[in-house]
Amino acid sequence: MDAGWSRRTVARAVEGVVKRRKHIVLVGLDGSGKTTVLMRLKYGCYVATTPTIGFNHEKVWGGGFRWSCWDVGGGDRLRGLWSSYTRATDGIVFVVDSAAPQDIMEEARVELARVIKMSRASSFQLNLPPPPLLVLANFQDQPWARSAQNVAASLGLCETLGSLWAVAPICALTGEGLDQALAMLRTLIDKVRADARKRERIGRDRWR
Ligand SMILES: Nc1nc2c(ncn2[C@@H]2O[C@H](COP(=O)(O)OP(=O)(O)OP(=O)(O)O)[C@@H](O)[C@H]2O)c(=O)[nH]1
Ligand SMILES: [Mg+2]
Repeated sequence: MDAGWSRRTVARAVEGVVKRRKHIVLVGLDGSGKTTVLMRLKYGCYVATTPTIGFNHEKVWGGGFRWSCWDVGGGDRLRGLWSSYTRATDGIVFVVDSAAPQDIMEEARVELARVIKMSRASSFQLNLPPPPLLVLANFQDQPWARSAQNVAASLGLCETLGSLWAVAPICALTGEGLDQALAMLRTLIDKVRADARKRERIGRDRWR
């Protein structure tokens, strides 16, 4: 086989893998702005929403990358469905109303802890690394909105979570911060993959 051709083929295959559309899931309490985020990514403008009964799915661009994006309703009767969407996903996006009262933040903290626990359990079963978590601290247009650091503290996020995570301040009404947030998520997804490959290599070398 011609060495030049084979290098080109390999390069194309690698490019295809790198450019592959990543699968992400938007979860979070009802009214936190998940569908508004999805619509803004899809249409580049504000679209009025109604509460999601079930889910929405769109292929979108954001932060310079392609995404296959699932938005699952956050009403309390729908939260049981979240785990079927977060199973084997590339990234979990938890959307929060940063301007919500403390009791709603506490409810979000409990639901997020459940999402992380279920996701870690299914990743373990599937022998996959746990997907990274991006928290979108939405409603930043509200004067009393919590900062990203404050949202992280309210949700109990800490270094020992066991999954890579980040919090990004956004406003889904205007789209401010969304591109930076998705670029950040892509960095986390790539890091999870790179770490997993490194662990695999170390494991293989140990058995040689
Ligand atoms: N002021 C403000 N309003 C927002 C923002 N994001 C969303 N909203 C509004 O919040 C309301 C709820 O938004 P949705 O996107 O429907 O919320 P959701 O998370 O999809 O809710 P469910 O489908 O019930 O889970 C809508 O009236 C949005 O216009 C924001 O950043 N700022
Ligand atoms: Mg919705």
